[in-house]
Amino acid sequence: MGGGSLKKYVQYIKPYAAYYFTGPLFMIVEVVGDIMLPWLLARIINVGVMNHDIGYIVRTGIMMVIIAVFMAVGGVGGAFFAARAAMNTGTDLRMALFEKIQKFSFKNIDDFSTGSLVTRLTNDITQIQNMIMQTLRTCLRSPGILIGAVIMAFVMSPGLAMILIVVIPVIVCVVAVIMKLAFPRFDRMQTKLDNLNSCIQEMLVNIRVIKSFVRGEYEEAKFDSRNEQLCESTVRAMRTVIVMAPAMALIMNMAIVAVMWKGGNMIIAGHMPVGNLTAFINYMTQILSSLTMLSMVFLNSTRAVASLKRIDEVMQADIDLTDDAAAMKDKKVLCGDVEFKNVFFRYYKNSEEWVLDNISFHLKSGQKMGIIGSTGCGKSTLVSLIARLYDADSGSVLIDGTDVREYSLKNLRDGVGMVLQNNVLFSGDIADNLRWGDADATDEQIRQAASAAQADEFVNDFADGYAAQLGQGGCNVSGGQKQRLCIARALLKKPKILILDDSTSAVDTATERKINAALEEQLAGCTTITVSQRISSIMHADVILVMDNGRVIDMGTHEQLLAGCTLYREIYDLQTNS
Ligand SMILES: Nc1ncnc2c1ncn2[C@@H]1O[C@H](COP(=O)(O)OP(=O)(O)OP(=O)(O)O)[C@@H](O)[C@H]1O
Repeated sequence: MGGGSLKKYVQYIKPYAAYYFTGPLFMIVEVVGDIMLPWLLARIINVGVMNHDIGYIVRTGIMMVIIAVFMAVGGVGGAFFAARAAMNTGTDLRMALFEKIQKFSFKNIDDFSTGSLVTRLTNDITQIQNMIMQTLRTCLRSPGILIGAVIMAFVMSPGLAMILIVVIPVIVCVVAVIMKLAFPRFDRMQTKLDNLNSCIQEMLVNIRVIKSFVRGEYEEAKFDSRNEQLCESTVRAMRTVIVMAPAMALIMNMAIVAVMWKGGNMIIAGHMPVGNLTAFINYMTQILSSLTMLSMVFLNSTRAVASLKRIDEVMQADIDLTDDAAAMKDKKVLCGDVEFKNVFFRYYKNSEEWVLDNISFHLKSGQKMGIIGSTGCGKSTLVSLIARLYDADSGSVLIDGTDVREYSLKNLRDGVGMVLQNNVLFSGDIADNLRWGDADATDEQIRQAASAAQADEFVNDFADGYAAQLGQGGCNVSGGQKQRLCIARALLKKPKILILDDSTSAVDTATERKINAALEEQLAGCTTITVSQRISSIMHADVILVMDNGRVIDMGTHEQLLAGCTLYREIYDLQTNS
């Protein structure tokens, strides 16, 4: 990550600049105290003890207690403001990341995988928050103590301080080597965490399928392997970190031994008072702890930089489906006229086969169209292009004569109601779920829409009716009930174009007929596109598209197709046993 790309993250710091300044300022109190205490101790020994001056010892002792109290206040204040700065910046950054992901196209989401996005939104942001907090607490304190202690060490004894000139560069080199080793290891650790999160997510979302196929053991083995991989990579990363503290302690302890030996000789020779050696050793310990703290900050920043890099990847991702270039952002879908002109589409841009191969048709406002064809022939893909869930690779999709790319995504999708094959509901009550279609819908409107979708009856069977709580993904209603609630939700939107993609597959034929009759009544003037494997679901449409292998092989009314389209005739014969 270059400096340029880091610059844009300053905006998440700016609103909390006061916390960023106040936190380290409080820590200065601690620095001053840390530097003063060993000096005062030296004074107690050199003046108070040597001269048997109890009064001096008590006065200096009281001063040391007062300094310690100030230090405690400074420490608490510093920690408080550092925490505020870190938490607020992290929260804003997480929000910005979430907003960016909300704008992602399906392809963008597929590129990152949901598990990885979850890790980036949670663990990676936490790493950055920890780094900010630690940095603010130590950015003035550790260098302050380091500089102050080195100066005081020279004041106490320039001769002994020469040992520091050798020791400090050695420590800096050790830290640099450890950091260089640690960075790629932390990067790999986060990737392993991604893999584990993806596995957990897939397993929890599909727990019912796993149980019904008795795949528990397989999933357990998969989880175990990824968990082990994460453990291994964490241990590898931590191994580099844990050598840091002992290595530093070893170097500094050797230095202290050298100081004791040289200092002892100096005291015996009468070149230095005893108190100065005590203070010098205190300052050496401070130098050790500030260097350890600084190196831990550097190490954690290595981890946070790896996380920031991963967050930046999401922030920088090109969203391949936007309405930035839309020329008619204010235009709304008013009539519901749908036209496909020589549309070609494929999911993988390097694949040779088209998923949609030269599709052309014109559906006038208010007409009903049915789409039928073998599984995987491209029916769902075709309808997803109408609401711009994907963009055509060539050719154009027109609504009311205007290319869908010229509408704002909001206006376009407001005009198109979709009941997808795998539509889901959300946790919350039934009424709230239906209000996704129209946030201002009255209870009566909700009931009417549910009634048209043949959902009113079973909703009223729940003890709480429309206030009944749905589980995550609508897990506590049956497949057919879920489909009917999804249709009601789409109806409340009062769309100009309604797409029903196999949305009554789990509903019995008699109920489906009632739904169709109610839709006829409620959606007069609305263009309807019904995708289905069942001829009975689409036979009354004004026009039926027969698809095979990404192409429209025939088009016409039920009677025309029965007479002229072999594939349609075959499906009809199979389904009616005639
Ligand atoms: N998100 C995706 N990424 C890659 N390929 C996809 C994706 N969705 C569908 N496909 C592929 O595109 C082709 C058309 O799929 P589509 O879902 O449009 O078929 P369909 O006719 O609606 O099938 P069905 O009747 O089974 O629902 C299939 O070969 C499918 O594997």
